[in-house]
Amino acid sequence: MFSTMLSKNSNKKPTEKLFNFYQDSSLSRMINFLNEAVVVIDANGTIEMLNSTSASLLGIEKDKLLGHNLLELVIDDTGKLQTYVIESLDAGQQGLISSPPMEVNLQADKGNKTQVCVEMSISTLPEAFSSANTLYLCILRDLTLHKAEYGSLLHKANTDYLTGLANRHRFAEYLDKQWDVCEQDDVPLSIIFIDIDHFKDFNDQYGHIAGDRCLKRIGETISLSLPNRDTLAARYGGEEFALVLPRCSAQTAQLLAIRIKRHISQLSTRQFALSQESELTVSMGVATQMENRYSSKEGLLNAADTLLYQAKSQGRDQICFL
Ligand SMILES: Nc1nc2c(ncn2[C@@H]2O[C@H](COP(=O)(O)OP(=O)(O)OP(=O)(O)O)[C@@H](O)[C@H]2O)c(=O)[nH]1
Repeated sequence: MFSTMLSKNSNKKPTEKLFNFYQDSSLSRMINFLNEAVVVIDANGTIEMLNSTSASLLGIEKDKLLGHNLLELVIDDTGKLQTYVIESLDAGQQGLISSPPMEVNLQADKGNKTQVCVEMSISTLPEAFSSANTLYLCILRDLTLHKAEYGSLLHKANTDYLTGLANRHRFAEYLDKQWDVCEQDDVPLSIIFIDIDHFKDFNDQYGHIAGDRCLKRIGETISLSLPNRDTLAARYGGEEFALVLPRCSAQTAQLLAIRIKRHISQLSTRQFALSQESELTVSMGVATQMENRYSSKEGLLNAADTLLYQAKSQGRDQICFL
C-alpha cells in the first residue's frame, strides 16, 4: 500500500543509496535510542536515516522509507507546505537553521489510517554529523491525540451541557461573524428569542429533574425545526433559547417562529414522564437587521429582547415582531 502511495506521487526512483553510508554511523545509532520520532533527510528531502519510533508512527517499515523523499509523504493539495520545507532546507544550506514547528499531514499505513497529523520541526545538523552533504534532523510529534482532545474541548467550550445546543459564548461569537457578513454583503440577519412561559411553576410542580427533561426536549424540538445548517440555535440562559438566522428576511424568520411555536405546543408534558397533562407554551421575539435598521448587533439583540418581553407582558404564548 505504501509503495502504491509513493508511486502515485513520484516517478523518481529512490536516490543513490547514500543512506547505506550512514546506517552504522554514530548518529544513526543515537537516534535509535530516542523516544521521539526522528527522520534525517538531505537537502532534497531524501530520507537518509530514521529511527524505529518514526517508522512505527507512520506504520511503514524503516527499509521502505529509507531512500524515499519525505516531501512525497506530505499531504498538502496547495503545495504550500512542500514549498516551506524546501525553502527551509535551502536556507539551511546557508547556515544553521531551526524551523518553527509546523503542522503537517503525512501519508501513513496504520490499520485503517492512511494519514497521520504531526508537528514537524526541522534543524540543520552540525557538519560533524553530515560528512560532505548537509543533513537535517526532522522531529515528528504525533498530534492525533492532541487533535482529538482539542476537538473535544472545543466542543465542550461551545456547547450547552444540558441541551446539546450552542451555548451563549458560541452564540455571541457566531452573531459577531454573521453581523459582519450582513454589513459587508448587505444581506438580512434575523434573531429569534424563545422563552418558556411560567417555567418556575413547571419546576415547582414537577421538580427540577422533569424541568431539565423539558428543557432538553424543547432544545431538540428547536433543533429539528431549523431550516438549514447556517442557522444557529443556542441556549441563551436558564429557560431562554436564541436563534441566529443569517441571510434570513423578517418574513421568513416570522414563519420559522410560528413553526417552532407550533412544534413546541405539540409536545405534551406526558413526554417528560409526567402523569398529569398540562400545557407548555413559549413567548417569542423576532427582530431583523435590514436596510440598516439597527446600528449595531447589540441594537438588534435589544430589539428581539424587547419584543420577547412585549410578548410576555401581552399575556405570553405569542410571538411579537416589528
Ligand atoms: N429545571 C431547570 N430549571 C431551570 C434551569 N435554568 C433555569 N431554570 C428555572 O427557570 C425558572 C425561570 O423562572 P422565571 O425567570 O421566573 O420565569 P418563568 O417562571 O418562566 O416566568 P415567565 O418567563 O415570566 O413566563 C426558574 O425557576 C429557574 O430555576 C435549568 O437548567 N433546569
